[in-house]
Parts: sequence; C-alpha cells; structure tokens
Amino acid sequence: MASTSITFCNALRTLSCSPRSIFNTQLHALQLIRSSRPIVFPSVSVIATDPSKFKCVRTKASMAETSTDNKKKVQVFDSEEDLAVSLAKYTANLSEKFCKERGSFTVVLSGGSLIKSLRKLVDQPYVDSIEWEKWHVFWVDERVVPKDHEDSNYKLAFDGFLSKVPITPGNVYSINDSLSAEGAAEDYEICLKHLVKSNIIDVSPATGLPKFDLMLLGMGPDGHVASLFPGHPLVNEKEKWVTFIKDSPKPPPERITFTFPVINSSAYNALVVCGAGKAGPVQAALGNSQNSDKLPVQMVSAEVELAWFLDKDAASKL
Ligand SMILES: O=C1O[C@H](COP(=O)(O)O)[C@@H](O)[C@H](O)[C@H]1O
Repeated sequence: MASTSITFCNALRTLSCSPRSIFNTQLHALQLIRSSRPIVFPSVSVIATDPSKFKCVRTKASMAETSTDNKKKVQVFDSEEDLAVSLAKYTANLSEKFCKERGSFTVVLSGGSLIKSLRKLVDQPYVDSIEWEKWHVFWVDERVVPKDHEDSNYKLAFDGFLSKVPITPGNVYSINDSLSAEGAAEDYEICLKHLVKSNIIDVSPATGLPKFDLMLLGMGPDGHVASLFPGHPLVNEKEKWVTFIKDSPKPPPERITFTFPVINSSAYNALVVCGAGKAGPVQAALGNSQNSDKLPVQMVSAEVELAWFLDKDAASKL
C-alpha cells in the first residue's frame, strides 16, 4: 500500500467513491424531561452521578435513551445497528456545522471496532451529502507497523471507510511508517504543529493546544482509550501532543498516541462503546463507582461536548 509524502506527513493513495444502497433514517427527539432523581428508562437505566445536573432527552423509544449534563451526553441504543445510524447522523451534522463555520472539518479516528460503527457514512444520504473534500482525517493512535499490515489502524480505516468516500488523499494524515516509534510520534506532532500554523486545525483558546472538531474514540475492555492504558505513566503526559509506547499491554507493543491534553482540547469527543465485555469500565465512568484509580476512559473530556454512544450491553451495568 503505497502512500505519497506531503509536507511532514504521509498522505493516502487515491481514494474512490462507491455509493451504496439508499439509506434514510431520522432520529426524532420526542420528549424533554428534567429529573432530580436517577434517570430510569423502561429497558435501560442511565444513572447520573449528579442527577440534578442532568436533563434527559427521550428519543424514539425503540432506538435510544439519552441523558445529558452541560458537556456530557449519554445515549444508549437497543442495538449496534441503531447506534451506527445515530453516529452517522451526529458526524454528518458536525461536518455540516464546521464546514460552514470554518471551511473544513478536522476528524480524528481510532482503530478497533469504531470503524465498523462508521459504516452508515458510506451509504446514502451521507456519501453524497457530506462535503468530503473539506475533511481532514487524523488518527488518535496508530500501531507502528507498515500501512498494509493487518494491525494498522490506517489500513482498517482505509479498507472499511476512507476508500469508500471521496476524501482528498492529501487530507488524510497517516503516520510515517518508515520511522521508529519515537520518530513517528515526533513526526506526527510536527505535522500537527504545521497544520495548526496554517489554520487547518483550530487552536483551543483555553489550552493553546490543537482543537480538533471531532474525535471518534473507541474504548478497550480494560478502559483504555487511544493507546493510553490503565496504570501506564503515559496517561499523565502533559507536555507532548503525541507520544509513543513500546510496551503496550495489547499487541502490537509499539504505538504512537495523542496525549490527554490534546484529546481533551477537542471540540467534540464521541466515545463509541459496544458489548457486555465493556460494561465494567462504562460503569466506572458513568455509574456510581467508588474507584480511586481512574481508568483512562474516565479522564476523557471535551471543550464543547463529550457524547457517549453505547449499546445496551455496554450500558448493562448502569
Ligand atoms: O488498540 C486499540 O484499541 C482501542 C479499542 O478497540 P476496540 O476494538 O475494543 O474497540 C481502539 O480505540 C484503539 O484505537 C486501538 O488502537
């Protein structure tokens, strides 16, 4: 899988557009409720740690149950299929907003199961309605392997998503896979600095760090996000924007990753979590957990909104 070099960064090979079958769905907000008690829904309970701060939006009953506080929004879907429908709409709405406001949309992807949950974006209406040429795509973490390797987050995203939409190849910022882990992290950080300088990536006035428009984050069953693992010193990195790990508890061991200051400077962060195997860390993050040691997922925030997309298995301990 060859890729051409642009200033500091590697870009994608030419992408192609393959529109699929007609897809049309709408999620209607039906009801707005304010509650001072734990929020309980017919099939799933969503319990706020400080319920007085939460307002609850009840969406189409069979599809999702939502609770929100000022910055945090939690949606629980009956199935991963419903979640994928809503995630596509959420992403498309933010794309429209930022393309209108800034003339571009900076999107950060994870690897793992997230990519499958983005599948609706390559269907109608989004494949034709999204201004793909204004997208700039990044990775919150990447494994230090060749881009055509089975473990590559770039390959996963390219095969499952990016190759099916007309994104400008030069706007896809994959890592330089010919470098060491240290070198690739440094190179990616230089790339981000260049793109901040040229106003492609916004800057957070609060932190002075890059402010991506949307990060689409997954979470591992141990509560890791990006390649920031529980108990690893990298979770406390404050200086670097991008760092590297050589002893990842999940293979492959060598990776690069955004640090929390950069993740948390993002305007919108979506945490997309499915499956009963992840219910424990979801409970730790959103339930009444007394754990003193924070899991990485509990350290995620956003400047405007942190939106949780959960299926009901992932939310089963709430
Ligand atoms: O190793 C990684 O794992 C996480 C979670 O993956 P999932 O398959 O359990 O959803 C992913 O978000 C991260 O990007 C990836 O490098």
